Amino acid sequence: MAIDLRTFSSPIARRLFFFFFLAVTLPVLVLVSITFFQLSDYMANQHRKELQNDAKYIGMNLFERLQRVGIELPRVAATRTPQSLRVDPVHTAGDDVLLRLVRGVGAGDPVWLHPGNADQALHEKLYEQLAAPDSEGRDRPMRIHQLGTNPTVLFASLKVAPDSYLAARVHPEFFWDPEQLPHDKLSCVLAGKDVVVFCSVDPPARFVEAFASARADSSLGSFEWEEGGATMRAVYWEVFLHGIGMNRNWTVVLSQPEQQLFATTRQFQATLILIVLASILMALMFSIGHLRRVLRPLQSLRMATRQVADGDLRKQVVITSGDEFQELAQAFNSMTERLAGQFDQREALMEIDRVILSTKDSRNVVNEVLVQAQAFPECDSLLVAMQDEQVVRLKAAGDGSHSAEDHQILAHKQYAQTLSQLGNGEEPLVLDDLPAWLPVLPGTEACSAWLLFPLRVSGELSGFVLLGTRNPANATNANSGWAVQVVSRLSIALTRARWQTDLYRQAHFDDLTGLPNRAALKVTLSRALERSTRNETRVALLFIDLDRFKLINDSIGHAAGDIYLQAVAERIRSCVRSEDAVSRLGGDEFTVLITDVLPEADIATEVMTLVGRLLQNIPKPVRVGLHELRCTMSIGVSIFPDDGQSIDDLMKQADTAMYQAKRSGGNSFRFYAQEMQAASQQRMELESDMRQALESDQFQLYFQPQVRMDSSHVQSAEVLLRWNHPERGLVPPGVFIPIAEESLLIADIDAWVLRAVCKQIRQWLNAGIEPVRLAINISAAQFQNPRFVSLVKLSLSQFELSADHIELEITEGALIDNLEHARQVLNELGEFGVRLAIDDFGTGYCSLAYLKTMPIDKLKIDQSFIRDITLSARDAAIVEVILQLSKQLGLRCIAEGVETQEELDWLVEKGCEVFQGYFFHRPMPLADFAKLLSSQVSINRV
Ligand SMILES: Nc1nc2c(ncn2[C@@H]2O[C@H](COP(=O)(O)O[C@H]3[C@@H](O)[C@H](n4cnc5c(=O)[nH]c(N)nc54)O[C@@H]3COP(=O)(O)O)[C@@H](O)[C@H]2O)c(=O)[nH]1
Repeated sequence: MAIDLRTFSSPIARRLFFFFFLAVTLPVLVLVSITFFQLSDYMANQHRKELQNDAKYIGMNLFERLQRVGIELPRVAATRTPQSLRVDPVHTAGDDVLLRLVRGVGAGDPVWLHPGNADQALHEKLYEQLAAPDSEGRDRPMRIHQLGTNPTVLFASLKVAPDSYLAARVHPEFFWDPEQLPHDKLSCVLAGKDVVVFCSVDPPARFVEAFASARADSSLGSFEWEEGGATMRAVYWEVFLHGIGMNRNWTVVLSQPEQQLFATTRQFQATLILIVLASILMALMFSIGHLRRVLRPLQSLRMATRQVADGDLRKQVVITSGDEFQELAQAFNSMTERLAGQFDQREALMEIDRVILSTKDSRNVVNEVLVQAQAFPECDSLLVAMQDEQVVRLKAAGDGSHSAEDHQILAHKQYAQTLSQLGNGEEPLVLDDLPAWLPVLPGTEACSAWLLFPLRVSGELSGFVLLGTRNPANATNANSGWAVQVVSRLSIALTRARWQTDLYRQAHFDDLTGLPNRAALKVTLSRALERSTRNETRVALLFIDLDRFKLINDSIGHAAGDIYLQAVAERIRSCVRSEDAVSRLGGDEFTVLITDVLPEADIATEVMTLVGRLLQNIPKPVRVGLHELRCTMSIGVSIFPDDGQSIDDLMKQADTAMYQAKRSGGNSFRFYAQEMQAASQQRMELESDMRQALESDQFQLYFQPQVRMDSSHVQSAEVLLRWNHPERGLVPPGVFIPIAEESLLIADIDAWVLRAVCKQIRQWLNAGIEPVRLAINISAAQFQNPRFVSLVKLSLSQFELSADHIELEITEGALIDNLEHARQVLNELGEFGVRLAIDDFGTGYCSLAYLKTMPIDKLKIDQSFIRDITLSARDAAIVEVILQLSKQLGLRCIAEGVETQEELDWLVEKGCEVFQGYFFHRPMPLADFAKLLSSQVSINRV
């Protein structure tokens, strides 16, 4: 089996391998090690014992032979005579013992019983030994004599008589039988420590030395010695020979090379090592094999998981191991399959979301839903029906999307019936049968369950979604899952589309009249200018503003004003051609855009024709409730490209021209002219300067006395503001007050006047001048100011004045703008003691009812009535009525603008008592008025 090292690139594989390998090899190693050492030891001991046994065996054999010699010698000595020995000197003791007997007969006269003289020298040496006493000093009957070196010639001797010995030469083989000696060992017999009796080969000197030094007291032992670099092991065994009458013990020594001695052990060790190596190799192979079996599926799963992580949810893992890995792979496959399904569905939902966000057309969303529905396995048929379009679209299983236009439009009746089925419920209805009204399309007939979802737009039931599925069990899945989300997305998209439509309508159309608004006009104008530039045509912009429309609002109320504006819008529309664009900019301002006027056409004539129609029709009365309302209008016209190049220029110029028409008295029109620009410019400059004026005290108070006829004294005065402009000089209020009112600066101006008046009164009081009551004009803007009452109170208290030092003049318009607020403000002021006068009385659309409910002190008859009092019976009648009215209501009355004696006489005759006008005094600066006050003897307060 080849070892694939790539296996070890896996950390798990490395870990598993390590533990597995360790688990297998460690016990083997331990076991083998123990066995190795124990068996080696055991075998070494065995070898040693074997050697010792060999030595013992040899020793025992030797002992037994010597014993036999010791038995035989006395027996021969007893049974044989020297003569018989002389005849037959050889005695053979059985097969094993061969004795050659000699007899020594007295010292110096040995008689050799052995024939022949071959060993004469040897015999002489023997005789010497026989004659010599025993080295141990004992007199033993039998002795062994060792003569010569190896091989030593041995004699056994027995003293049979004084100086008479029986000696027998022992045949070497009797002792050292080659058959019995081990061939593979060095076998020696040593007498004492260093006398070699016998050796199987010539013993090395080192062997004898080693034995001599190792020889211990014990009879059995071992030692080592070196021979030619090899270690030799040796054992010895001492044979006790004293017992058999010998003078010394012999020691049998057996020696063998260590390598030879332990050859079996080494062989065993090598086998063990081989076994260990084989086990390791097998462990290695089995581990790797097993690891590969484990890792291969793991690797497949890992790769598949990576691919899934990279987004490939279609990845399937094939593992056929039949174990848990196979189960895991199956679980993995079903998980990825489910995930892929869910992702498909999510993508489909996201795609729907994308379309929802990118399109304004709800039809696109419906189409996308029908396309994406194919991603949902439970969806075999999908139908979307919407109320606003009455368009039914179907998705049929298997063959894509079908437009209902291709098949069948759902009849209104069927549609309504289906909606009524849904009622107000939020939950879908589960239908078992194919709805009767559903057109049969490919796929629909196969469906066996249907889910009917309500489709709500801005909370209203506006359609439905019908989902068909072949498997009824799927209906539950769809109901709890994607279908609900799809329907809710559809609902959100449709709601959003409706909101956008509404928003667009709100942003581009005027709520009241339904006409395009300023933003829409700009778009239309921009396109018209582009076209005009391209085609070299011309464009006319008419700016229409109703004259004194505010009076309608102020007097009859905003509701009536709104109805009137709607009527005006309709009339303007009826006056223009279909290609002309009418817009309402806000309030009472309208525009008409005449586009694509060819160069050869007379644009001025075209404009004037239209203007003529407008001026003729718009002022016609409009009935609103009990009232007949009418307004003239002022029209300003600018022409592109003659007057301006941009939208803003054109609109500004038309506005300027309209303003000029209005200044000229209204009910007229003006074409824009360069000079108008200057006037408009001046107006803007004045507005800007006025802001400066407030901060740098350019305003001055003028005073116009109000006198009583009976006393002819100044009894009060109206405070009139003058603007001392650093460059323009004295600017009359008739010029700057309207601009201040338009820019809402008027509230600040009024506040300034109020404070300045109070300050002035305080100064007069401090100077000992008794002031008259001063009437202060309060604009509608100031009157609406929520802090107005506290401003009045604060101004008075700041200068420690009582409320009856001042009087506030308020126009009818300011009151009627918000009657409830007016009532509350006037009550608060009245309770505080401030007197209130209605300025310009008779000019507004006044119901007069407020006179009863509000704390009004004085009516100020407008000078426009006084001016023609002696000429116009109508004006005279109005003044008379006002005088009677005030009398009956217990209100004081003042006639303003009295310029002639005739006017004064007429008024006096009609019962008017207080007057203001040039006939008495013109408005005068502070110094003059102070002088006038000082000259008065007394001042009567009204
Ligand atoms: N909110 C404020 N409005 C103010 C203030 N000061 C003035 N005004 C308003 O400005 C309008 C013009 O005022 P003015 O030019 O001062 O004209 C006043 C009188 O001078 C004028 N008048 C008075 N007697 C006669 C006369 O016999 N003949 C004649 N031709 N004109 C006359 O009438 C104006 C006063 O009108 P009214 O206020 O309606 O009493 C004017 O509307 C002022 O209200 C201010 O501080 N705040």
